[in-house]
Amino acid sequence: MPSFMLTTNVAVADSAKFNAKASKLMAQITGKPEKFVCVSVRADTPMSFGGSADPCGYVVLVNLGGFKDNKAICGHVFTLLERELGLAKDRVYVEINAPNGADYGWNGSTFA
Ligand SMILES: O=C1C=C2C[C@@H](C(=O)O)NC2=CC1=O
Repeated sequence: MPSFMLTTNVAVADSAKFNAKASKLMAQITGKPEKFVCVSVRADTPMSFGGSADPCGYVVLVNLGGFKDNKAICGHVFTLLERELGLAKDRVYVEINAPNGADYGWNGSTFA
């Protein structure tokens, strides 16, 4: 269940292309098959950051078992958001979550 959830106040011109890139990145950074990856994007959402409605975003990354190198993973995510959506690195928060299997549901049950 590697998951990438972005909320942003900018429009995503080609959401299929962006979602594909985010999905591949999640598979790469977790080492899990892309078939497990879930990507969701809420674009054009009224948001502010630092009291300003300039372009900004909030990303939640989730992976059962956690992530190996949070700093490196944040680097990849910030680069993706800057390149694809023009979001400045200082206008985005990235929240990293590593739930226990018992706290995460899939396929009619939980992972543990
Ligand atoms: O993220 C994960 C997703 C799955 C799916 C399931 C399976 O075996 O099909 N097991 C998983 C473990 C994961 O860590």
